[in-house]
Amino acid sequence: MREPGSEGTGNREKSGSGEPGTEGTGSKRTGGFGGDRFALERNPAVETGRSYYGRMTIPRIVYKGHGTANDFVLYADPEGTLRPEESEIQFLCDRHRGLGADGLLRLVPTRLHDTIPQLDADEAERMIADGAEWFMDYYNADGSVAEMCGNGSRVITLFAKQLGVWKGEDGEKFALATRAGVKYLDFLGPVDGLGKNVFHVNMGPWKKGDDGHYRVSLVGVPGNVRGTFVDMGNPHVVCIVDDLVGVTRGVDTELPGVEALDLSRPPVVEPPLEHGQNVEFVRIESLAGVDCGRAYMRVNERGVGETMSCGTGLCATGVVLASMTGVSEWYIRIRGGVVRVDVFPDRVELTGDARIVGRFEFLEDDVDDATRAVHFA
Ligand SMILES: N[C@@H](CCC[C@H](N)C(=O)O)C(=O)O
Repeated sequence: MREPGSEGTGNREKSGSGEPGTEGTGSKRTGGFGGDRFALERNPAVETGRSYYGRMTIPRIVYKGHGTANDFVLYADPEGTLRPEESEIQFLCDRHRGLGADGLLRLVPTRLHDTIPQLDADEAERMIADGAEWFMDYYNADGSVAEMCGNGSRVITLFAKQLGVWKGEDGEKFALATRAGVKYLDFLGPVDGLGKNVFHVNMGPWKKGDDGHYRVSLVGVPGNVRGTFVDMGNPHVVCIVDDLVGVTRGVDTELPGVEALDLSRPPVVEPPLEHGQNVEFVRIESLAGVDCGRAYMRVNERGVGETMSCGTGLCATGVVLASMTGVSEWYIRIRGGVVRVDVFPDRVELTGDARIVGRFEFLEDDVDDATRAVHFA
């Protein structure tokens, strides 16, 4: 394993919401840590044993990355000793006291499932059997666990590529274990209009609830809009707010346009969903051809707030748009860029950019003070 951003090869060893009434759908082995001892010893982010701080479980060195500006703190934990606590996640993601991010991504071997919250051991073994040796342990900025993160899957795969645990050459796919099953990723490189480190992700099956079953409103804003539930492994309610081309059966809303919405507070969804939800607000902008549509989306994420992008939310939006229009290929603009979503009867595919932007070393005293501030504020 080598440090992200460093050159060199090194020898690598192989190592070993649902909602009632929904409809929808139902490898390769990669290299592991262990062979590249030089990089492993040199990189405190993956130092074995305890973390740098007596009472903390996060590493001293972490990385920052984003997928269309949905940003993450991330680190590798090859020995499963750096499982973050809720207050540590809140600290890392705090944009004022910490590093700042929408969420935390921990890359951990799937076989260490006893260090991974909310992952069933049998499910972990099934994913290993499917070739997914590495698990994306994702947390929202508030410290809550979520089942899946679409943008995070691209960012953590780029990280795995830079660490050298996956080569991504000759069409080799990366099998990434997640709480929502194995996701398979391909590295496409630069793609016009999408970015320079573009990944294609098979996001797997989707389930859609009854059209417009939910009423969604915003605190302090008169009116509401109809929303449709989509399960992408995590829960979404998709609201079509504008239809500039009149391809839908009509948009039932009293809200202002997508750009004017205040998404700083969680939308109110009626009837409420048991585990909460991410809410997407969408404008259909054009149908460039019979097979391709364009839309604009904003999102308020469960456990985070408004984000610049949400991969699972983009897939959920694609599912609703495809169902309303019959068009299955969508370029969807969000505040953080553009992604492509392809909807099939049995799966959704997401194509978009990923970046690792830096390496961050905490100063011990500052980390200690900052987490204490979060603890007792
Ligand atoms: N930003 C993510 C979704 C992260 C999880 C979500 N906030 C939840 O709680 O379900 C994405 O890119 O999919």
